[in-house]
Amino acid sequence: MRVLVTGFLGRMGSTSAKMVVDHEGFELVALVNTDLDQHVDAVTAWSKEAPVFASIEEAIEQVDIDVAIDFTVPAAAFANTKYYIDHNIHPVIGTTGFTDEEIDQLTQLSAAKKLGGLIAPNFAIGSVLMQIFSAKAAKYLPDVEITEIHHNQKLDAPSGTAEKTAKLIYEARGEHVSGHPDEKETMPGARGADFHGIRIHSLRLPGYNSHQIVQFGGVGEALTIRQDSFDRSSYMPGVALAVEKVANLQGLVYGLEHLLDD
Ligand SMILES: NC(=O)C1=CN([C@@H]2O[C@H](COP(=O)(O)OP(=O)(O)OC[C@H]3O[C@@H](n4cnc5c(N)ncnc54)[C@H](OP(=O)(O)O)[C@@H]3O)[C@@H](O)[C@H]2O)C=CC1
Ligand SMILES: O=C(O)C1=N[C@H](C(=O)O)C[C@H](O)C1
Repeated sequence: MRVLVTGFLGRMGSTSAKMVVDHEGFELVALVNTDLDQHVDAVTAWSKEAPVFASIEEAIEQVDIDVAIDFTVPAAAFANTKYYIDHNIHPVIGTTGFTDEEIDQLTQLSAAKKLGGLIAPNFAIGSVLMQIFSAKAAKYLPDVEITEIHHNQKLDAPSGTAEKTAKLIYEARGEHVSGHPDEKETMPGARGADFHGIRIHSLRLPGYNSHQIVQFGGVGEALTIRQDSFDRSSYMPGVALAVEKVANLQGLVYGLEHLLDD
């Protein structure tokens, strides 16, 4: 697999590029990041591993690429993914912040070409299991609230993972209001974001990495499902699995669970 990594100077991009270099059967063929001038030392070091480009357009024009791993910023996520698909490169996208409409559009585009692709808001296996278990629990315990904690450099809120978890819970249990039907916030935002009655609370603190707690309340009992990513290495088995399997898909899927065996 000839792999491009976009956002290679970032936290996830640099970890992914190292994984590609170390992984048997993967070849790191191109690296892309904006603002290369700001990071001269890192660019010089990475240039020994693969050619470095300031845009995906330049990379795709000059290098033969099978798969693009993208960890950039929400503002670039849609345009980048569309560009990979338009150029018949299998997208493996970890960047968060897609709207439902954007995912639909990219799904249709890739299906028309039968080009396999993946957008996964979280590549950690434990996180995918947390999402699946939460959807299952919500059928029996419909009162649920999500708290996600991230490092304070994160640009989007709520996290892509919290949004995906809420969607899976909603699909499983339907609409349901938690809390008192007449409750009022005396301070705006006190009850968090509201996705079909599922409250999402986003914490941004130094010292943390990525953590999510899904709390269910029942009659005289509570259930808590929690996942912690202490280190960005937690995402790499999932990213490697995606690079290995993405070409076998017939279109774009949303969520790593689509690549896991039942
Ligand atoms: N799916 C998953 O499992 C995970 C997803 N994420 C998501 O991945 C994304 C990146 O996170 P993280 O690595 O922490 O962020 P960073 O800010 O550390 O890295 C982003 C990198 O992308 C670069 N960049 C920005 N825009 C472009 C562009 N248009 N083309 C190429 N490069 C660009 C940035 O450069 P510069 O600094 O110069 O702007 C930076 O080097 C976020 O959306 C985050 O939510 C994070 C962890 C796990
Ligand atoms: O920005 C991060 O760090 C993370 N972002 C993803 C998200 O928005 O869910 C995945 C993980 O939570 C880490």
